[in-house]
Order: sequence, then C-alpha cells, then structure tokens
Amino acid sequence: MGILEKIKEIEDEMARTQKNKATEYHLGQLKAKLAKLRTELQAPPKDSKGGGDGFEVQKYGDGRVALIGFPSVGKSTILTVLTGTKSEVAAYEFTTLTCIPGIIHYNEAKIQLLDLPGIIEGAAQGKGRGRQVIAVCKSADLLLMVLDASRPHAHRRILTEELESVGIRLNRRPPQIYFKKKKTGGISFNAVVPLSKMDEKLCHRILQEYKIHNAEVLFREDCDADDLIDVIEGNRRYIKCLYVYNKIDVCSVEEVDAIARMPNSIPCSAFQELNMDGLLERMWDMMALVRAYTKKVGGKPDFADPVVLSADRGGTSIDALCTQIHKSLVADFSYSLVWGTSSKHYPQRCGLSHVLEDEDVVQIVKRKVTTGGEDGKGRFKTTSNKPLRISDREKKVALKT
Ligand SMILES: Nc1nc2c(ncn2[C@@H]2O[C@H](COP(=O)(O)OP(=O)(O)OP(=O)(O)O)[C@@H](O)[C@H]2O)c(=O)[nH]1
Ligand SMILES: [K+]
Ligand SMILES: [Mg+2]
Repeated sequence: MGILEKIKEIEDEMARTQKNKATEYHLGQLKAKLAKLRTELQAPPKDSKGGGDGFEVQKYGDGRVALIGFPSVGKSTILTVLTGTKSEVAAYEFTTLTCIPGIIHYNEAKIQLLDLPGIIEGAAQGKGRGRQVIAVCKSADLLLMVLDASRPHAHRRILTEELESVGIRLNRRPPQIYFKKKKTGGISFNAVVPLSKMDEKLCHRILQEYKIHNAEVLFREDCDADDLIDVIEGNRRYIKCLYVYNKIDVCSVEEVDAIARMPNSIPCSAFQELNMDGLLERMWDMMALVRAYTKKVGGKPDFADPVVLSADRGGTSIDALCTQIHKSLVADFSYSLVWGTSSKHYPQRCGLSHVLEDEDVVQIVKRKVTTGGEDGKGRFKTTSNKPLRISDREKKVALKT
C-alpha cells in the first residue's frame, strides 16, 4: 500500500471515530500516525537532484514574500502592479506555470515578491504544481494568501488545511512545550499549568507511536495532541500570513467593510489599483522589519541606505547589525551609540545585545587594536602597542567636554 492510500485509510478511520473520552487516546495515536506519514510524503524522492525545474529562485533583498492562492484570483496582477515585473495575466486558470520574482521598493527596503502557480485542493499530495509551490512558501518570511473577494470564503479554509498538512503553521507561534529525548529514565511528564486537552496517558501513547521510550516533556501551556506532535516532529514552519481579498471592485461596500474587519485581512483590487497602498502598509507591518541608519563619527546618518534587520531572520540586535555589515565587525566592536525609540536617552551607549527598533540611528565604535588583541591583563593594546590607560586628568577633561 502506498503512502497516499495509508493516509486515506487513517483519515477515514478518524472521520468514523466518535470523539469522546474513551476514544481520545486512540485518536491521538491516529494523529501521530498521520503526521508521520505526511512527513514521509514531504521527503524528496530519492532520485531527485533538488528542484531544478525553474522553481528555485535566488533569495534577494531584505525579505521574501510569496503569493499563494487558487488559480485566477489575481496573483500575477498583484505582482505586476506592486513590482512592475510583468507576469502573464489571463482569464484562464493556471496561466502562471513557474515561480516569477519581482522586487518591491518600500521604505528604502527591497522586498522580494514571488508569483506562483495557482494551487488547488490536494496540492500537498502533489496535485498540479503543489509540491513545488509549497516548497517555495516554506522559504518565505510572509505569505500573501490571495482570495477572490467575490467568491465564497471556503477557499481560505481549504488552502489553510493544505498548508497545515505539510507542516506550515500560519500566524501561530511554536507550542510552549519543552521536549528532550533521553537515553534512559523512561518518560518524565510534567506541566506548569493545568492541562485540559492532554494527560500522561495520551502523551505516552503519542510518544509510543514514535518509538520514544525515554524523554522529558514539560508543558508550559494548555496544549493538545496536535501541539505535542508538532513539537516531536520538529520540522514545522511558523509563517506569518496576510489574507489578501482581491477583486473588491465587484463587491458591495458592506462586503468590503466586513473583510476589512477580519484579523490579518486586507481588501483590495489589483486590476483597479484600489487599496494597494494599504496592502503594502500591512505587509510592511507584518514583516516587522527594522531599519537601522548607520552614522560615522561627526557625520550624518545615511538615511538613504539603511541596514534592514528582521526578527525572524538573524534578529534585530546590534550584534545582528554588525554581522550584516561585515563578518569581522563583531570581533572589532567596542561599543555603539544609539539614537531612536530603542534608546533611553540620546545617544545611549549600547553593547552587542541591545535590541534595535525601526529607524534607529547607530554609530559603531571599534576597539583600537592592531595586532595581538588583549595584553593578558584584560586591557587592549593600542596602535602604539602600549596598554590603553586613561589618566585621571584625561577623564576630567573628557567629562567637561
Ligand atoms: N475584477 C477584477 N478582476 C481582476 C482583478 N485582479 C485580477 N483580475 C482578473 O482576474 C483574472 C486572473 O488574473 P491573474 O493575475 O492571471 O490571476 P492568477 O491568480 O495569477 O492566475 P493563475 O496564474 O492562473 O493562477 C484576469 O482576467 C485578471 O484581469 C481585480 O482586482 N478585479
Ligand atoms: K489566470
Ligand atoms: Mg498567475
């Protein structure tokens, strides 16, 4: 029996099984079985050389956003309007057949936008170009799930389920469960909060399914079987998603108003260019990028060319800033001066761990080292190779000025 048939069999059994206290453990075990098979399904075929069919697009810019949706909802129209890159638009389904990159220039940052073929129900199991599309989605920092505002809203649920089944979690954070496999000692089951959807027996049954007999499990929030399975699988991708309801030009004002009130949702019309600025603004907010303007001693900040940092990729600390500027800068770092919303006073003297906020101005001061580094007494050698010492008189002068 192939993986797909096995999956179908378990799904059927789960659908048949009534949910109650008596079946809870069996259902948990089935969920684990299903998760294992789905992971197996995602593994690339043994003879594949990894993509190679025009789908792999080089990462570029300060972040990557992917357009995902059913056919003909307007993904290519959105790419064309936002980036100026032409991607073929037509009234028939599956116009786009591969991944087409464009660049959005916004707030002095460059964001890579990827147009993709439409996907349909069953994409996760390989229907259409589903697998390649999903692989690209996993590499994105933000998904724009494009929906046809004039069509029934079921598409959103279907697509979300497709993405869930390949381990993509939208607008969620990892479950707060500490999990560590051990060599001996059995299963240690603990919780720091009351658990309403999980108990020791269910936890054991799920671990058993994974042939894990020694492990430490600590629940830090009220999690369920699916959460525990996600943590055990360990391959889940937590991605932000903005639901873009396109084609509002054919909707009533009431419908548009209702969409605008839904969380993480934005109404627009790419064809009529309605609310495209609003879309960009929401996209920017959700990416939570941090622009740091660097400044040389005595110079003006470089407002035209910020270093763009991301909490999801590498972090937004001074350390991340230095690393992005040059890999040797962290080693040469002495301290930094920061002006902006992250600093308590202007300027604040900060170390590598200081977390920056959007539009902060940063001056990095390198330590004065030529060769040798520390002199063994914890002092740094200066260019003259003499240990750096500041006399009391020099300190007084420095304080006055
Ligand atoms: N009324 C209306 N039509 C639109 C809008 N945006 C796109 N369309 C039309 O919808 C059709 C499909 O647009 P595409 O941009 O090709 O859609 P797609 O999602 O890229 O389609 P595939 O690549 O086939 O998956 C075209 O006829 C567009 O002109 C819109 O805002 N309003
Ligand atoms: K189309
Ligand atoms: Mg298209």
